Amino acid sequence: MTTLRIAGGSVLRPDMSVSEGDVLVDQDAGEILAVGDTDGADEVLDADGCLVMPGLVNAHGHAAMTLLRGYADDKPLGAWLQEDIWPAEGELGPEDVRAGADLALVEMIRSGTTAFADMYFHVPEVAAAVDEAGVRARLGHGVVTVGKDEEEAIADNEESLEVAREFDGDAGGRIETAYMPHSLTTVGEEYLREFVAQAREADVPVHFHANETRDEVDPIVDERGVRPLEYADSVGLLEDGDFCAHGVHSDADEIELLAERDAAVVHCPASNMKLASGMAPVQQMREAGVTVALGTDGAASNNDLDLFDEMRDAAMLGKLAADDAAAVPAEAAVEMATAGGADALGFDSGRIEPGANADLAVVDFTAPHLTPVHDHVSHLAYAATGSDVRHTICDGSVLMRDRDVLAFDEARVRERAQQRAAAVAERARDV
Ligand SMILES: CSC[C@H]1O[C@@H](n2cnc3c(O)ncnc32)[C@H](O)[C@@H]1O
Ligand SMILES: [Zn+2]
Repeated sequence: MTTLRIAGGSVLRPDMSVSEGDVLVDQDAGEILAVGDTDGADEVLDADGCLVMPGLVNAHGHAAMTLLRGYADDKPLGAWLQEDIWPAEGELGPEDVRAGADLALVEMIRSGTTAFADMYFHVPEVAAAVDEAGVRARLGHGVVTVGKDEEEAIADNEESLEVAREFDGDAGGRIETAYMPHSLTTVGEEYLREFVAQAREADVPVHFHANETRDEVDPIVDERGVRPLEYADSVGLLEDGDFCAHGVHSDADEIELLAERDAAVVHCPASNMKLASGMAPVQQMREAGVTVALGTDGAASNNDLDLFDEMRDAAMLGKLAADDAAAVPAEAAVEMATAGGADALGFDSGRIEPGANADLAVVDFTAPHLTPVHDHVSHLAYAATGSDVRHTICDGSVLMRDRDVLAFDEARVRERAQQRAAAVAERARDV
C-alpha cells in the first residue's frame, strides 16, 4: 500500500467542527485511511497553517464554456443564449471543447475543486481531459430537440445515452455519467418519455436545467396547467439520483416533491444573479430536506469557476431571498459545496472520514484576509478565495502541490485556449 499523509494542519470534520490533526490516505485505493494522530507514510504534504477540507464539488456546469468567458454579458438568459451563445457554440469543434475543458480543469484544480458535473457536447474530449487531469466527474451530452426534425432529435437523444453507457466507469472509475436533456422546454415531451425510460434501463441518472427563469416556467404552467417539476415528475424525471440545475422559481409543492423523490437541486447563485434569473428558495429547500448542491454553471454566465465565490454568493443571496440574516449560514454554504455536491452527484466524497474518497483541498489560512481565525468555517464561506488553496488531492493523488498544477503545462493551456477562443469568435461573427 502506498500512503500519503497531509500533516501539521487542522481538519474540517463532517459535523463542521475543526480539530488539529493529519489525514492519512491510501493512494492505491484512493481512500482516506485515518484522521487525527498518524505517522509514517510514503509521501508527506505539509499543511502547517492550513485547513484540510473536502475537495469542492462543482455540481453543474459546462466546462468548455471557458472559451466564451466575457464573450457576451449583461443580457437575460433567453437573449444571451439565442443571440450570442448558441451561434458561437455552433462553431465549436472537438479540439475547441478539449482546449476549453483543459482550461476549466486548471481553474477548478487551482481553486480546490475535485469533482464536477458537466453537460456539453463532444463529451469524449471532456472525458479525455478529466482522465488526464485526475479529477472526478459526472459527464453527459446535452440534448436539445427544439428546432430539429424527428431524425435529428432522436439522434441527439441517442448520442446522450450512448455517451452515458460508453464512459460510465472510465478513468479508473473517476468518470460517471448521466442522460442530460437540456431543459423541460428545449426537449420535447415525447423524447423525454422515451429516453428517460431508456436511461433507467441503462441505470444512469438524469440531469437537466429546470425552473431557471419565469420565461421558462410560465409557458409550462399556461400550456400544461401544472408546475414544471410536476410535469418533470409526470414524464419520469425526479428519481433518486437525478439532479436539476437552478430550481429558482420553485413553489412549496415543487420543493415538497423534490424532497419526496430524493432528487437534488444544484443552486447556481452567481449565474442566477448575472442573468437576473431570480433568487432560489435555498433556505426553504434545505428546511424541506432537499439535497442542495452548488454549481458555477458555465464560465460565460459567472464568469469564473471558483466555488469559494459560490459559497459566499449562496450565503448572501440566501439571506436576501429569505429576508433573514440567519438563513443559509456559513455551515450551510460549506455543506452544499462539499457533502451536498457529492450526494447530488452520487460520489462517496465531500466528507473527511475513513473509507471515503480521498478528495481533499488544503487551504492556506496564513493570508492577511484570513487573519485572525475565530472560525474556520466562517472564513471558508465569507473570506477565502480559490487562490488560498495550496494543495489539491483527488482519488488519493496529488493534483496540485504548492500551487503547481501537476498534470498540465498551464502556460500552454492558456495560450491554446486564447487562440481557439479568438478563432471561434471570428467564425461566429462571420456567420
Ligand atoms: C446542450 S449542452 C448545454 C447547453 O446549456 C447552455 N447553457 C449554459 N448556461 C445555461 C443556463 O444558465 N441555462 C440554460 N442553458 C445554459 C450551454 O450554452 C449549452 O448550449
Ligand atoms: Zn447550465
